[in-house]
Amino acid sequence: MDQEQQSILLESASRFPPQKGVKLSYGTAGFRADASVLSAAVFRVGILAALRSLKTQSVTGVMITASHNQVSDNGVKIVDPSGGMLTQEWEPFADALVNAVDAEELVRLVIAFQEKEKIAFARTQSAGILLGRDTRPSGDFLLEAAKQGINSIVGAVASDMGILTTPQLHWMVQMRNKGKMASESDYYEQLSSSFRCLLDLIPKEATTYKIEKNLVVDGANGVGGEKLEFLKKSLNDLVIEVRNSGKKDEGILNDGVGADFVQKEKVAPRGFGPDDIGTRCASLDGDADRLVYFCLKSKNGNEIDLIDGDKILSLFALFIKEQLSILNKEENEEKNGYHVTLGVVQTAYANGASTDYLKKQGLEVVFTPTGVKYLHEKASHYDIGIYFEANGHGTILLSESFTNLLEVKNNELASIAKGSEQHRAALRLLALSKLINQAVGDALSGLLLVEAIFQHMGWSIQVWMDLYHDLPSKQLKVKVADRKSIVTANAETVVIRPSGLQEAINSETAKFPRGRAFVRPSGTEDVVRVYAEATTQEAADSLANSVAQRVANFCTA
Ligand SMILES: CC(=O)N[C@H]1[C@@H](OP(=O)(O)O)O[C@H](CO)[C@@H](O)[C@@H]1O
Ligand SMILES: [Mg+2]
Repeated sequence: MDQEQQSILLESASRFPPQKGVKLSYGTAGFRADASVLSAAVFRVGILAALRSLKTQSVTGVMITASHNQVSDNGVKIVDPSGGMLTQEWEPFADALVNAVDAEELVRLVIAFQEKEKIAFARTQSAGILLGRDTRPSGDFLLEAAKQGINSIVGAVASDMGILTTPQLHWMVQMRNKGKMASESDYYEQLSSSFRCLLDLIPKEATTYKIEKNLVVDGANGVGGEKLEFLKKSLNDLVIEVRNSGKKDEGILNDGVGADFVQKEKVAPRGFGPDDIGTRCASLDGDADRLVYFCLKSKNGNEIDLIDGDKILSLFALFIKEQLSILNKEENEEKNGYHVTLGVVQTAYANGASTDYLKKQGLEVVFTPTGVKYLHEKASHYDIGIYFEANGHGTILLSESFTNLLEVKNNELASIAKGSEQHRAALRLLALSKLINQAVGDALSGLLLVEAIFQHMGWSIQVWMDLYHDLPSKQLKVKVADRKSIVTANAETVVIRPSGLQEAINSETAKFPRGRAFVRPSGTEDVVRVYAEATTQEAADSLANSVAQRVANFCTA
C-alpha cells in the first residue's frame, strides 16, 4: 500500500473513532448493536467490502439493517460476490478490523491483511460496492459512514441503491456479477413474470378448485410492507392487503409485529383481530428476509395457528418432488444419465414433527448450526437444496448443472411433447428457479411461491396446517455473564462447555416423553437461547424453564 493510500486511510479512520468499551462480533448475521455506537463499525465494514471487491474483482454489497431487532438497534453485513453472506474465512479479519482501538491499529491491520491476501491496490483497479439500508431512522447516517469507509480505498466506488429489503440487495449483487439486469425494477419484473408463469402452468383440474385469493400480510412496519405494496400492483391473480406497512401512523418497526414476534410469541401481530378468522395471513420480518404464515383461531384473543419455516419448507419440498416425478416419468436414471439430488437443510430449531414428516416423504434431511451462512452452504451441495430456519428464513437453491439440464429438457420436450405434463413440469421448475431468490431467503419471493403452489395444489390453509402437527415447543432467553462460555457441537445439539451442563440437560430432558432440549449462545443478542419441545405445552414450558435454570447456575458458577 503506498504512502498516499495509507494517509487517506489514517485521516478518514480518525474521523470515525470507535466507542470505548464496545466490542462487536460478526455473529450470526453481521454486526448488530444500538445504532448510536455503530458509526465506526459501519465505516470499517465499508473498507472491508471494498477490500473484498478488490480481492475478488467483483461487485460486493453492504446492507445496513438489524432485521427483527428493536428500532433503536441497527447493524451491518457484507454481501459476498456470490450474493450470499461474507465468506466465513474473512470473519476473523472483520472482527479484528471493527474492534481496532484506533486509526493507527486499523491501518496496520489493513496492510497486514492486504499482504496476506495479496490484494492489489492500484488506481487502475476498480471495486464496486452496492449499498442498501432498511427503513430505520439511523440508516441514513450509517450509510454515510459506510460510504466514507469505501471512499477511503482508492479505486473503490460506492453505489447507493436506496432503501431495500435485505434479499433485494443480495439479489442485485448476484445479478450484477452474472452480468444480468439488476435494478430494483428488474427484481419486480422477474418475480411477477415467473409468478404469472407458474399460474399459467396450473393443471387444468386445479383451476376449478375454489381458492381463497385473499391474503393479508403483516409488513412488520418495515421495508417489506412498503415493497409489497408496490409489487402487488403487478399481481392480478392475488388480492393482497398489507397491514403494518411502515406508514408513520401504523406503528413502530418490529413492535408487536413481524415474523419474529409471531413465530416466537405464537400470537397475531398488532392490527389483526377476530375479523381475520378464516383468512390466510402472513408476516414478514423487519428486513423482509423471513416469512411465516398464520391463521387466527380465537374469537376473543389473538391466538393463532402458526405455519412456520418448517411448514413452508414442507410445502416447497412436496411441490418439487411432484414436479421431479412428473419430469422423470417413463425415464429411468440410466436413460436419463443424470441423478437429481434433492436435499433438505434444517437446524436444531426445526420442530421434531417436521423432520419426521420430511423423512417419511423419503427426503434426505441434514442439519447445520443456526445461521443462514451454514444452511445455504449445505444446500448448495445438492442439485436442489431447500433450506429453512424454523423462523421463516430460507430459500431453494438450484445448481447450475441442474438448471442447464432443465433448459435442455425443456427444449427437447417443446419439440416432441409440447404442452405435455412432462413439459409443463420442466417449465414449472424453470419458473421456480427464477421466482425463488437464489442468493438468500426472501420473504417476498417466498410468499409468491407459496401462493403459486397453493393455487397449483388447490389447497385450503387447513390442508397445509394438517400436513403434520407441531410438537409443542418453548423458547427462552437467559442473560448470563458471558454467553460465549457456552460452546456447542453437533449442529448445536450438544453442549461441550461448561462441562457437566449437557449431563444436566440430559437429566431434565429424560423426565419428559419425546422431550428434546438444547442451548446455544445467540449470535445477534447478548443472551443464551434455550429451546425445548415435548408432547404437551406444559411439558415443553417446564422443560425449558428447568434447562434455563441449569444454564443460569452453570454460567454464574
Ligand atoms: C432462534 C433464532 O430464530 N435465531 C435467529 C437469530 O440468530 P441468533 O444467533 O439465535 O440470535 O437471528 C439470525 C439472523 O436473522 C437467524 O439466522 C437465527 O435463526
Ligand atoms: Mg431478517
